[in-house]
Amino acid sequence: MSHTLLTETIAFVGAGALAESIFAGLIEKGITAPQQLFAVNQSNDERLAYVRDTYGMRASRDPEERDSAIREAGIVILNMKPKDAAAGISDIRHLLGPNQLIVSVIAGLSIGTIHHLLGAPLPVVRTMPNTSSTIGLGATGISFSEAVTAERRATALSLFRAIGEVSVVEEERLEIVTGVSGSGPAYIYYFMEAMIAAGVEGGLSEEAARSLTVQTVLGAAQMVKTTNEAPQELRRKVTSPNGTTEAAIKLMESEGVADAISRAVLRSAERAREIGLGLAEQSLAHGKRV
Ligand SMILES: NC(=O)C1=CN([C@@H]2O[C@H](COP(=O)(O)OP(=O)(O)OC[C@H]3O[C@@H](n4cnc5c(N)ncnc54)[C@H](O)[C@@H]3O)[C@@H](O)[C@H]2O)C=CC1
Ligand SMILES: O=C(O)[C@@H]1CCC=N1
Repeated sequence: MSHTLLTETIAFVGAGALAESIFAGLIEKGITAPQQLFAVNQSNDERLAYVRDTYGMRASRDPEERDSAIREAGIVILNMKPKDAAAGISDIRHLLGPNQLIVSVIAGLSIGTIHHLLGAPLPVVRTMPNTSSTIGLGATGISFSEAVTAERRATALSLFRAIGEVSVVEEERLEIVTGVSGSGPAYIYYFMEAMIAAGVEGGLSEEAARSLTVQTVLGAAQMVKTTNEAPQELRRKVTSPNGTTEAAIKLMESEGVADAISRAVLRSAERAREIGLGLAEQSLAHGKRV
């Protein structure tokens, strides 16, 4: 699939795991030249050296360089942990203006709280991506503040579409997006860890257990996508009456696995809301009311 090339510069405020998933994906897809990208973090210079050496991006904590990179960026992506968001946004708000697109990936942080911290209702794109963006297979939920024009919405969509699939949702749905796809890769890894461990317990080599598990997860996801059949229907085709799969699924049902997965997704969403409320309270100590 061809993608729109982004011509503007992007400043990443926070250069951790999720930021890397995004900039690695953008560079890998050729959407931006590495020199269009700038990253800053809180204290880890080694990490910034890694970012420069690995991706050829600009990355620096030098205050002058940071300030001019953020001020001149067309898009500023906020990638701090929630606990660092209030201080981090207050710290850079004097560098931001209405012609920039401010993108947040921070779990729970509402557009209202961002506006409060900025002291002005600037154009804000609130997103919930996931780490699979690294290989262009991310899943991102996205919503926009009122000030984001149709043209800037298109810019934000092409940025995240370059690194995966995007669902535009109402802002209050971003918490459940967090529960499903933001945290989601970790649930699948957890499931895979357990499958590999069971394979090894049953006598397979680690390598064989890993390779069989990986291909099974990849194949199953691709089957749902390619055939467009409901997961229940695909599951039915694997499940012979009184056979092995039925025995396994019955055990999962009696252990309440589906219910636990559902509760886990909802718990993640609830945790995102808790984080958001904490941030809204914290923001009262920072920023001006808008
Ligand atoms: N890791 C994931 O799978 C996902 C994470 N998120 C969100 O992404 C955000 C970042 O998460 P991770 O990348 O996992 O965290 P991380 O801990 O790997 O990275 C956070 C980065 O923010 C930097 N930072 C902190 N305060 C700063 C400040 N004042 N100025 C500049 N940089 C500052 C840190 O130095 C670090 O580089 C979180 O808010 C999280 O909710 C969203 C979706 C998925
Ligand atoms: O665990 C977290 O809080 C972040 C948000 C979604 C994925 N990781």
